[in-house]
Amino acid sequence: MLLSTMRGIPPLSCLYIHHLSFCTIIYTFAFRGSHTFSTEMGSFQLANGPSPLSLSSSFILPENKRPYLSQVSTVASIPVIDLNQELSQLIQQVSRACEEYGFFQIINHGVSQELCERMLKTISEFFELPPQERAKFFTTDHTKQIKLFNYNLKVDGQEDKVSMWSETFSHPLHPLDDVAHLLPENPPQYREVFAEYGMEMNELMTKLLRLMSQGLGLEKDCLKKKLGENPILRAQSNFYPPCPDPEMTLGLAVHTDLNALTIVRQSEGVTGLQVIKDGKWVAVDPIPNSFVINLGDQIQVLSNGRYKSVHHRAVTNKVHRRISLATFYVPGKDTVIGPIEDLIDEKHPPVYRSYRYAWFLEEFYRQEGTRRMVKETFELLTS
Ligand SMILES: O=C(O)CCC(=O)C(=O)O
Ligand SMILES: [Fe+2]
Repeated sequence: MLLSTMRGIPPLSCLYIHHLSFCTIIYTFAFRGSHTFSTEMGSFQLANGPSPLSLSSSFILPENKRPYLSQVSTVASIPVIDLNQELSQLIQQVSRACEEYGFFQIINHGVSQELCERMLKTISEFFELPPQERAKFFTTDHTKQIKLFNYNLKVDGQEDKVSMWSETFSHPLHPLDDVAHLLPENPPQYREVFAEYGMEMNELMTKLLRLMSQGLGLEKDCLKKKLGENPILRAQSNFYPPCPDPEMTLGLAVHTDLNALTIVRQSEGVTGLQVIKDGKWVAVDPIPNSFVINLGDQIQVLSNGRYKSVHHRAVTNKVHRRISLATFYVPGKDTVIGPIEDLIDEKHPPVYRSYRYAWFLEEFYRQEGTRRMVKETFELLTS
């Protein structure tokens, strides 16, 4: 995870005491301008502050990293798959989307629309909490279970990283038992909504992993088994405020998801997510009551490169704020990941070497701030 760097010394500060797991942490809160918030653990950039966020130089990307929105394809789109259809046809559509796009949207997925709306509203209320309440969760320590942070990007020839135009909140989603008491108490429905949403996501993940296994010609529980005994689901809420000039910055930098599988719910009516298809950026338009599904790096490795974990980014909007919730399927740290044997033969030699998921994570954090090439470091050289 990439965190914004401290910018400048705050002129004013006040003390705030927070009780967390038996230890008392003293945060020094300090305002510099209306959006930089400093704590003893570093400072972060509020996406939603007392006044609109201004496009200071800390957000401006060098020319070669800007989004060039006029070049984004307006004709292409990612597949939309109806989950409520005949099974063999469904498997075929999912498999094709995984091979050709690494991304698709699903409709008729069986998850309550009312629950999804409640969840997005809860996230929106969380990001509207006073800064000092949100700041309780701010950390620069990526090993923390619950963390509020800003992504940022290292840029060649520049000492300071460029901040992304967003604020991100991440925590375990399912199972929740061990950490439920550490989740926000405000808004008051937070814990209940996320517990309910987590159970729905767990079912949907299982359904999707089965379809993908079958699409690869494997037994239906194969991918889930290969992803290990103790996976968890994590939730990542992304808040993108309106941006005065969406051409100059990004909400989220270009990346692939490091986990196995991602389910994204995005707020309706505002586009922002874009994916690479045949070297061109394609916008993922929100379809009412749909989820965006994308494959993470672990599925690409397990499928020996047949299913793709594809680069994507989030761009900003001049008028509207945008919210998305990504749910990640995360393997346990000791899970050994490598190409599934049944997918290897003379014509399809293994593309990757096997590794413990913890090693993959180590490499991921080693490449912090860069346009990462993590799975590439586990590629086997072919002669
Ligand atoms: O905001 C979005 O739609 C993209 C989210 C995303 O790519 C992520 O959280 O990894
Ligand atoms: Fe992503």
